[in-house]
Amino acid sequence: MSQMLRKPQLEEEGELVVLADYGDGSHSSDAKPDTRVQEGVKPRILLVGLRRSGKSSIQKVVFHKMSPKETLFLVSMKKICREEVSNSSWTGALLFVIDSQDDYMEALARIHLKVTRAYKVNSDINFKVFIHKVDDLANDDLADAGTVVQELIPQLPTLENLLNIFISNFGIEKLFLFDVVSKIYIATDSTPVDMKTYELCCDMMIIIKLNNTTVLYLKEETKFLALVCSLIDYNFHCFRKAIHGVFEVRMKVMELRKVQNWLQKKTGATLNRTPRVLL
Ligand SMILES: Nc1nc2c(ncn2[C@@H]2O[C@H](COP(=O)(O)OP(=O)(O)OP(=O)(O)O)[C@@H](O)[C@H]2O)c(=O)[nH]1
Repeated sequence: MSQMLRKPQLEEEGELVVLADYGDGSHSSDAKPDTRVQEGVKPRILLVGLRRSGKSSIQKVVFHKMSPKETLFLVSMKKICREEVSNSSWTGALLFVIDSQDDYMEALARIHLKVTRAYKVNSDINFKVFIHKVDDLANDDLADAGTVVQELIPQLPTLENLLNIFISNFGIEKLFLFDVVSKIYIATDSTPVDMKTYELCCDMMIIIKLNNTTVLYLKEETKFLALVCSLIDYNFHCFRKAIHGVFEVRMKVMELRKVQNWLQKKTGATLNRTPRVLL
């Protein structure tokens, strides 16, 4: 049973709940999750920061494809998206946003308070601090957001394994698994990530399907030059199937847990062995 904690004053602090999307292509939302699957599968991130620190900007750029330049014109949220700390035991990460152009002492005091409270409720929660408004670092923000989301994905080791197998078999230098909408990479192989390669991959714009077996990758090199290469789609097809498999298992496990919880509530008994369910 989680403990009830008093909420700080609205004027002092804003909070924004973000469901980090990956895998199913749908958009994120700052509202409460409306389906059981969303609740269980999507990592839930609570964005916290002082007024005007940049919470909405990060959410819009990372999860709603807004251009970083447009965030300069965002208006302050009238209605604050509130989330009692006592209900946040299922929040995966608490992400603090600090405005680099503002006095950070007040923000640090707030972080201290929040960490103490949240840790009491959920000791497994991940804490991250983003320094915002360091202009021209939009891609860094994306890469950093990627690492936050990755830490919340239980299938990460399996995905990394798949990527490692793929690059070693096909002599590929670096491989990222991207969320297409946000351009966050949710997994990569175990070779070190270098920002230039990441940015290059983000710029990979067009993939044209020629026929059932070949796809054409087009990469704009300069204003006038483009790198084009043709690849056998079959290998990617197998790889894609394996990745889908990883996420499907997770969905089924979540459904199974819901059924178990429901049964426990209904019968008042604890199941002392796992029911035999085909995954
Ligand atoms: N220099 C700079 N300013 C930014 C950037 N992003 C946002 N801003 C400015 O910061 C203001 C606040 O950004 P928001 O994202 O709305 O901040 P917030 O924390 O969601 O604000 P509240 O809703 O009031 O809590 C914006 O209106 C912009 O003027 C950025 O990348 N660089």
